[in-house]
Amino acid sequence: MTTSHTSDDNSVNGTSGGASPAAATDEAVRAELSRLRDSIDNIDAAVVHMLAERFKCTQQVGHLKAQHQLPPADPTRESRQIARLRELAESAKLDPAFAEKLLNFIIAEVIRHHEQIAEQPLTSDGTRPA
Ligand SMILES: C=C(O[C@@H]1C=C(C(=O)O)C=C[C@H]1O)C(=O)O
Repeated sequence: MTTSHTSDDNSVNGTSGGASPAAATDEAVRAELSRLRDSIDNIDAAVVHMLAERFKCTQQVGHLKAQHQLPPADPTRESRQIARLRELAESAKLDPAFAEKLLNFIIAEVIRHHEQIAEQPLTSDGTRPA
């Protein structure tokens, strides 16, 4: 869809006096955009909080693995997670390829953390620094 604003149409920058139908439309568009962006900001905040919680769990897994000499990555577990996430994405009408890429991106970061944890020397009580 295209909108045709002529060069003397000042409705977008709010200098038309506010009474014209175009100004009313612009105001409605601005309000809708603002409402949607508020929701996007809330969702982004939720994503950040969920990711932070996930990384808290994976850090604990990293310490457990290092303590018991288990490898940082577990490709069998990853395959199951990817299959599950792809199914969830399909039912949620989210592109499964995107869901897979996102999970792989997150897992790669987790594995990097696990490698770092395993490289840290043990402290006197047999643990590694957080
Ligand atoms: C967290 C783990 O370590 C790695 C990271 C995973 C993840 O982020 O979900 C999954 C498998 C492992 O490659 C685990 O083994 O559970």
